[in-house]
Amino acid sequence: MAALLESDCPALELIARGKVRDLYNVDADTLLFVATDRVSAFDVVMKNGIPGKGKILTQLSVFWFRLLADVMPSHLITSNMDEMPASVQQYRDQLEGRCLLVRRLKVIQVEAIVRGYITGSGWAEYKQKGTVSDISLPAGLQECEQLAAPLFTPSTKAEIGEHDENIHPDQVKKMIGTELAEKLSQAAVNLYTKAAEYARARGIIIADTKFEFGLDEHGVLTVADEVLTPDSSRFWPADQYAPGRGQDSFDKQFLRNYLVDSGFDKKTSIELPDDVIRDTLAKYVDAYVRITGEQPTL
Ligand SMILES: CCOC(=O)Cn1cc(-c2ncnc(N)c2C#N)cn1
Repeated sequence: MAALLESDCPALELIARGKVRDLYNVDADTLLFVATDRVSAFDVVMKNGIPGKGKILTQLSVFWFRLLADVMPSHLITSNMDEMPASVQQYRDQLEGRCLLVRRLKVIQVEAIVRGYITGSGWAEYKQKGTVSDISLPAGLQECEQLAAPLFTPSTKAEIGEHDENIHPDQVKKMIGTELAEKLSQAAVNLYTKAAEYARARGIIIADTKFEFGLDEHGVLTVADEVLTPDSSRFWPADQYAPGRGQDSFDKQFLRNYLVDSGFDKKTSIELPDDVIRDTLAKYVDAYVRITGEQPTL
């Protein structure tokens, strides 16, 4: 249960709290990302978590940061507790395997979404206007159809509890300048393309993903946050894929089916039964093993 406590590191200043991850100040140059075992569905965080989820998704992010290091630099310093400062090591028992020491960046306030398939809010906009993020797409696309090429479809970073708003890539140019915007969109597409091809060959479709970027102390564009986890991306089982309908989630379908079957109101957090927790954990392990070829450390 330790991974669900209010603050895992009381001596460190909590500076950001997401649905399932927390971010702490460590010193002038570094921050600590802590992945909890919390799980959310339909934008609601459940009352109990998935024991081990935080460790698995942290290790998956580390795998992708290393695989994609030739595409661009990341903010990752280490996930190895022995390499972390004493202020973090004091929490070794709770945090081992589910925290990342990262470089402090000047974060670019854009959700850098890349879509390989049209689904979710992109499909909703396409049905209404034939566009995604105001980018015109060919007529006649089916739900969940693969796009001709991965598409950079940015959104704003909404306040907690609000929904991100899809914006046209030109809006990003107005926000951060054309040169940086073009570098950022190309970097996002390059990262997604390499990861999606790698995962597809191992039975997982990464339909879309959200990257965050920042500038380091030398002004170098750097990939931040977590990358290419089932929390930041849509993972679909490739062997069940078919365009023209919604796809099962690789990792959350047991959870979603249980919630729908139990009349979930999509507002009130509930307690998950043991079998849903067990089956959901197994899917996170399955995704990790397929992608990395190794068992996660739990
Ligand atoms: C817990 C969820 O909160 C966030 O990820 C949002 N966030 C990220 C930063 C950040 N700030 C400086 N340097 C970084 N490397 C990062 C990163 N990543 C701040 N808020």
